[in-house]
Amino acid sequence: METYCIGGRNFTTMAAFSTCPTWRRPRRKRLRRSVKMSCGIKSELRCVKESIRSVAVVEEEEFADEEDFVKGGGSEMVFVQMQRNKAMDSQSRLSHKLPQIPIRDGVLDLVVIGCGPAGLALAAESAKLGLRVGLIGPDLPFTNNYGVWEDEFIDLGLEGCIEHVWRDTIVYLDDGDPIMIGRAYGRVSRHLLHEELLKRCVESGVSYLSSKVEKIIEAGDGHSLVECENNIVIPCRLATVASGAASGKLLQYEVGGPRVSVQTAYGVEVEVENNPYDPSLMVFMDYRDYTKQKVPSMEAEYPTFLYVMPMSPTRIFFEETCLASKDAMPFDLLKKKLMSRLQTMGIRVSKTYEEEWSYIPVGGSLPNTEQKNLAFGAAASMVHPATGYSVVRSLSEAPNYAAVIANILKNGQINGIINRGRYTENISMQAWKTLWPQERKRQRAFFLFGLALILQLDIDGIRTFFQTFFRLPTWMWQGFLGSSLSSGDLVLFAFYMFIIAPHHLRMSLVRHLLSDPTGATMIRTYLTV
Ligand SMILES: CC(C)=CCC/C(C)=C/C=C/C(C)=C/C=C/C(C)=C/C=C/C=C(C)/C=C/C=C(C)/C=C/C=C(\C)CCC=C(C)C
Repeated sequence: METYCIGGRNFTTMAAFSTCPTWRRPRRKRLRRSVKMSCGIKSELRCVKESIRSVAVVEEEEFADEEDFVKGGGSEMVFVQMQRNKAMDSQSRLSHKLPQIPIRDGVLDLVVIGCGPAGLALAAESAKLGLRVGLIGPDLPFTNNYGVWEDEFIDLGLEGCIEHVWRDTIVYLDDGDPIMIGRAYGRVSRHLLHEELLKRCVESGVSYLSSKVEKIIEAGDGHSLVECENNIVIPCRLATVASGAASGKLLQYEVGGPRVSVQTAYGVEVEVENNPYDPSLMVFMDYRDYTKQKVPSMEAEYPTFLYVMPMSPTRIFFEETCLASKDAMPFDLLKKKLMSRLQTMGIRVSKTYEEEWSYIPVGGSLPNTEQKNLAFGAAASMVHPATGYSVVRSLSEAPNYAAVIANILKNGQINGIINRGRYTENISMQAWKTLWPQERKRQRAFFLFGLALILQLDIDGIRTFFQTFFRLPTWMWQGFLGSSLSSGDLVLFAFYMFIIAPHHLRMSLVRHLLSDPTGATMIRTYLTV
């Protein structure tokens, strides 16, 4: 069976399509309509629309909402990923392993909306602390093969979910010597990760409802009512939205934040002849010029790199990736670029195993931290703006976030404040502050400033930029990618980069700081206590 998926790289799959001919027409039509609804971001979605034409078949209705697919609330987030030929059979159904949320049987402590890694991890950690937790979302398999630094996954106790490890990682920027990163990289098995997180949910007693959430409303008694399709209403003391970046309908985002940019990628796992890459090395970025033509073309507008995971000497996963662009790079262009790159390199594809298209919003606004409903994962803007990575951050922050939620609920703050009739404080504030303390906001302001800088660079600028970036002390660039540098460290990082950068990059850094609005925002955020 062929399966296509559209959903979030950052943990929430929103729709699945299979080769059941009966559903072909209606769903396809609905998809097209949903794309049309995003009038404000039409051009960004042209490429998605094109790809949707190639989606042959549809099985179920799984979108939280059609509009969610194309546009998410205040931050205008769009989140699409499509997969082809991916085997999903080895993943358990949530509904087969988890007990159903008891309907009309009291109030749950916490409802987690979204069944990607972030949602499952948070639900399991919260239930482990004794909360009555319900998980709601479509019962779909994970579709992404996440790439992670091995040490980060070992720290999470999830090394058993890594299916392939490369002892070292390499970066090619130009025809000069490549940069050896000196860090092992792993490919996470989507199946093993799904099974592990599901097992944690089973062991901690999470209950589950396979449904889509329409809205969350406040009941007068301080509880929230999670309204699902078919008029099912689940009362809870707190609701957390973890359904990916397109969760805008269920959440409010800060108004006037930075515009969302996009990371796009087209990937294939293939059997090849003439593989030039060393199978013991993971290629994090290959920015080498494969055409050597200086003819202006549309491709030149989008500096892209090749991300390569050699699974064996002949079975390789190639992904042509546009790190960030203001408008999405059309998927057909990405595909064309990948195919022509492989051809120029003399790589002959003899068999295609899997194909994926990914569209990841980066940057954008933070959630409004005054709201009672909480968020987690991509819905809470936890995607690293300058890299598009987020799975490690979500998985590592889940235990602490769960502990704060448990504290709020166990201290009875919600009911306490409301019962005494003085609803003066946002009871979720403590949880929001855990996720987005001022220190994190400063770091994010720096990343957004970095993202804006990358967006301005052409291919030569990008090469010089990363040449400098990877010459920083290891703890600095690793910390930058892993979001573990404090805001103070980031200032040091910026100065260090400035010192080792060639003259013209130094000038651009200073110019960017003085003239780009993200520079002023960053300085303001740094000065806010
Ligand atoms: C899985 C799926 C679904 C998909 C996939 C896709 C892909 C493949 C992806 C990939 C990705 C990647 C590889 C990424 C990477 C990234 C990176 C490396 C990044 C980095 C970045 C960096 C940055 C941003 C940096 C920044 C810097 C800065 C900002 C600096 C500054 C400085 C200054 C301002 C100076 C000043 C001084 C005076 C004034 C004296």
